[in-house]
Amino acid sequence: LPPGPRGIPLLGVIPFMGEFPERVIKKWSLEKYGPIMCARMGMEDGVFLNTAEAIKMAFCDKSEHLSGRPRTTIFKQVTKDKGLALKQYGKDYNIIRKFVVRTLSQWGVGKTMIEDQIVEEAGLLADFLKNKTNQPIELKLYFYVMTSNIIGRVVCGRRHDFEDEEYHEILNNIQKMFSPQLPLSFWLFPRDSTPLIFCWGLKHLPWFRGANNRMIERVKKTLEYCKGVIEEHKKTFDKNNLRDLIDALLYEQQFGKKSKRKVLLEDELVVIVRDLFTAGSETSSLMISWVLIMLLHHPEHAKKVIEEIDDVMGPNGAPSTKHRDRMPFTCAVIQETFRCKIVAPIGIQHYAQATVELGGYIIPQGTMVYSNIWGVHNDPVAWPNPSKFDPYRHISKDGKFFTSNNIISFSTGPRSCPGEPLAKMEIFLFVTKILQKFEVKAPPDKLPSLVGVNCLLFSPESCELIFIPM
Ligand code: HEM
Repeated sequence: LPPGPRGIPLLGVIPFMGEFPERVIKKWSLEKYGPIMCARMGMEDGVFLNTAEAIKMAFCDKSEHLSGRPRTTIFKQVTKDKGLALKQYGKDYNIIRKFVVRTLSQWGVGKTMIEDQIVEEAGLLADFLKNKTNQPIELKLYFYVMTSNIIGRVVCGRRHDFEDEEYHEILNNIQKMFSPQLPLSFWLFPRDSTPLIFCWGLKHLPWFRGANNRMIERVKKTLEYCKGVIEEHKKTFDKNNLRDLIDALLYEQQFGKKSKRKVLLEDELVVIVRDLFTAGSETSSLMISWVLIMLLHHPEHAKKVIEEIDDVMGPNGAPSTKHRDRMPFTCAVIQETFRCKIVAPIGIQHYAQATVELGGYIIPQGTMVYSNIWGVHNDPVAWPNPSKFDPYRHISKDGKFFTSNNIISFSTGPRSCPGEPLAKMEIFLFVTKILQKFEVKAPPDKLPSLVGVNCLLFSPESCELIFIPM
């Protein structure tokens, strides 16, 4: 096994990890154990990968064996090995993944069609915000409706009004599945075999029982919403006019190849839809919030972004991804925010489906493998003075924006995020539209905090902003 701390009996290192386990692990990795290290999590060992090279070696070169998902109690409750995000790696997974990636691209991810829809949605948000002029607005909620509307349009041809309270309730449910009620370290527990007190054991203690039951209830409600949407689609399904991802899946179920028909069943469909909503809405909306918050803290950078928007898009031009080439500073600000504010600091856990050699160590079958994305983005060798927010890191001497192998917000390998092109497009188009149309300010003495809240996702604390039309 790779080297690493053992912690204390039963609990391992969990009590020493605090609210930001990824930061503690990176510190241990730098000070003592190296890029591939092991830490005792409860009663089992978890392997942590702390540099881009180590993560690529594991998730790309050894992907055949290191692309599984763990069988934790929480994962089983949430997914029952259906859908995409938490499904075990293998033949069935590959069929579902290929279907989702192909269908997303047919419906326009990375292409113009979805871009039009994002621009339309951004316009609707701008109209909505105009009616709220000078009022402080809770930032996260409306961005969340906006990004979930994009997924809604692609998956089921649906959008909801920004103030649709029933829909807020559904989003609230999804959000709370990942809420700070359960600290990140709770999610890191490996498996049921972690004895008695952990996972199943904890579930029987009153506080955890309450939290666990609430989570199951939320999972059920979200699945019911997805089932409802699918049932509606069935009634109006026309094989000659496929409208969205659900229609495409219904088509495959009835007319697809036998191998696909066997896998793309009803209960898979419900969880695929749920996975796309859960994985694809909050992540992007949090990043949009973080970009605006970083700019509020750095008015000198905000000024430059606004100048670029004025020069390239003008006051009324529709934002377009084609503008990205001429807006290097805006792209650099977004990339620097991706580097500094990592919405999925340890990605989603992987699991060794077979014993495998990695960087001179043996990773036994059944080991949890974590990509420390925060650790990569804060590596002092790759990023000198990593805590400094500095967009100029991503701009070459001749003024061009460039990407970096040491930014892996979407992970890497066959299990990496299939929504990367969509997310990048949304963030660029929404941020530029908002800054084109509004001066964004914090209420007096209420500059949003940069500390953030860590659970499965790293989000800004609740905060309000004022949008003043230009
Ligand atoms: C800022 C936005 C986003 C970030 C930072 C992000 C990040 C990630 C990360 C780190 C993973 C785990 C990859 C791994 O296990 O190695 C992941 C998985 C996933 N993401 Fe995203 N994501 C974002 C947006 C989206 C969007 C817009 C969609 C919807 C199309 C999406 C759908 C998914 C799905 C379905 C998975 C599971 C993939 C699998 O297990 O095969 N994500 N994402």
